[in-house]
Parts: sequence; C-alpha cells; structure tokens
Amino acid sequence: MRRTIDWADGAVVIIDQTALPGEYRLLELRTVGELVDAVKRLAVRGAPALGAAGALGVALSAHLNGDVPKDAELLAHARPTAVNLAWGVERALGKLGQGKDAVLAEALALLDEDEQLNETASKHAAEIVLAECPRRPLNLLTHCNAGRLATVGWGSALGVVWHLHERGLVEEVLVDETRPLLQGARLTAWELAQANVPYRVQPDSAAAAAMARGMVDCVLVGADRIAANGDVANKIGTYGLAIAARHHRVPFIVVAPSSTVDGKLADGSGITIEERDAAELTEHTPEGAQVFNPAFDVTPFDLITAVVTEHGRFEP
Ligand SMILES: CSC[C@H]1O[C@H](OP(=O)(O)O)[C@H](O)[C@@H]1O
Repeated sequence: MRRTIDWADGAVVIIDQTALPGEYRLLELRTVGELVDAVKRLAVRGAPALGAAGALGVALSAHLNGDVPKDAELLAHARPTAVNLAWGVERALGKLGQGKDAVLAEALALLDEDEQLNETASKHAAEIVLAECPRRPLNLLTHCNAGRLATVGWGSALGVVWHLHERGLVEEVLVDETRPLLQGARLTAWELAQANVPYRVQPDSAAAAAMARGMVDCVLVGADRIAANGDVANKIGTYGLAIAARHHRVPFIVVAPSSTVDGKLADGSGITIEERDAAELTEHTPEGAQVFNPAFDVTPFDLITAVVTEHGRFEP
C-alpha cells in the first residue's frame, strides 16, 4: 500500500482523497500554494497526514529557495484544529539553519516515524479493546476516517481494526458515513473493502440506535488535538457518539500518535474548532439558507474509556 503522502523528485505526492472512492489518483504538488490548497480542500487530511504535509511543505519551500518562514506560516494556519499540522511545520523548520537537505531529511524521518508510531498505538489499543469487550468476534463502530488515509500509513483508530482482523476477531465494522464530507462512507469504507473487512455504512444518526440494539462492542475514533487533561477534539459527531456510548456502557476508545497531544493546552475549552464553508451543507437547502458547520467537536476525557498513543494508555 503506497503512502498517503510522500516526497518524490522535488514534489509532495499525495493520494487525492477528494476523488475516492470513485477514482484512485495521485497529485504532484510542486508549490507550497498547491499544498496549502490541497490541505484546505481535504485532498490530504487527517491529523497525522497533516503533520507530514506541514513538514514536507517546509521542505518544499526550502527546496524551491522560497520564503520559508512565510510559507511555514501559510502551512501552519491552513487548518486550525489538528495540532499535528503546526507541529510538523515547526519540526522541519527547526532544521532550516542546517540547510535544505537537513530540512528534507527531518521531514522524511517524520514520515517514517508516523507509520511505526500509529502501528504501535493501534496495537496497544487493540489489546485494550480485547480487555474491555468480552464478546468474540467484535462488532466495532467508527466515525470519520482514521485509517491509512489519515496518516502516512497504517492508520490510528482503523489501525486497530487491521490488528484485530488479522487475528480473525472482527465480525463487522459499522461505519458512520460522517457528514457532510463523508470521510466514513467514502474513505473508511474504501479502506475496509480493500482489506476485505466486513462492514456496513450507516447514517451518523443511526449510531445510538445501533448501540441500543446491542450491535456495537466498541467505538473507535481518531483525534485531531488532545489537551493535557485528555479532552479530545475530533470530527464533529464524536461528542454525541461518546454520550451515547456512555449511556449504553459501550467502550469508547481514542487512538492517536503522541504528536496529537497538545500539552500546552490545559483542557479542551481552548481548542480552536474549524468552521467550514456553508457550501458543504447547502446542496439540498433553500437558497440563502444559513448553516452551522463546525468540522470538529470536543469530547471530555471523562466520557472516554481510553486515549491510546504509541506509549499506551494516555494519563492526563
Ligand atoms: C487519524 S486523525 C483523523 C481525524 O482527522 C479527521 O478530520 P478531517 O477529515 O477533517 O481531517 C477526523 O477528525 C479524524 O478522526
């Protein structure tokens, strides 16, 4: 499986996630402007993949002898919620004094690490799922896409499914379609189909009813920013899922690399929530309809069974 984002011949190469599942195509981004646009359009998306995009974007600017500090600012502010984007930018920027080759080497090291960290984090989380959920095989529920496409490779929350599926322990994955951009119906379903994992797509609004019917052993989600107290920002709808899971005593597990932890943030109240364009919601509305379109919400740590990174269970 090729990497979601990589570097090749002076370009940042991404799988164009806006084209999936209908078309699998690569985009070669040869300017920082093209990369920033791809981030804003969610052609590349998902917190860890955004970290890689930030680092590779700084390397691209240096490679082009651009205004690196200015380009770094543009990259870091392309989307506000996932802490990984600015983290990736800062990490590559830190090598600028050692020259463009050092910047690129740091960015590529970040990509190599990301695959390993997410495989380790999801392996820890798989063990916690098995400890928390007595039923075998497991019926899992996911929200948005936290798979290979949201990372450089392997995946975080969906990476747990790969570990459990390899051991024959997954009966079915219920995939929240995840309105409005349908990362679940388009991307998670595509990844599960590629891996021959049994799944059904469901409306986001069916999740609580599925839990009420006993169809869910565990909810697995990713994260975009984790505050020091364990509060988690993730795709809009995650908070409601956590409330329903608590009501139905369904384990709710968040999986992310530790680069998603923002230790400078005491709690989730300080997390900037990206508001996206009305156009994402107005395809079927009356002309001029006003919308509320936050791309993320914050789930308090006390509703979460476990936040799991490559270091294991996150302790605030
Ligand atoms: C493994 S992080 C994935 C995380 O990012 C997604 O947001 P977006 O698709 O807007 O980049 C969503 O919150 C996922 O859980």
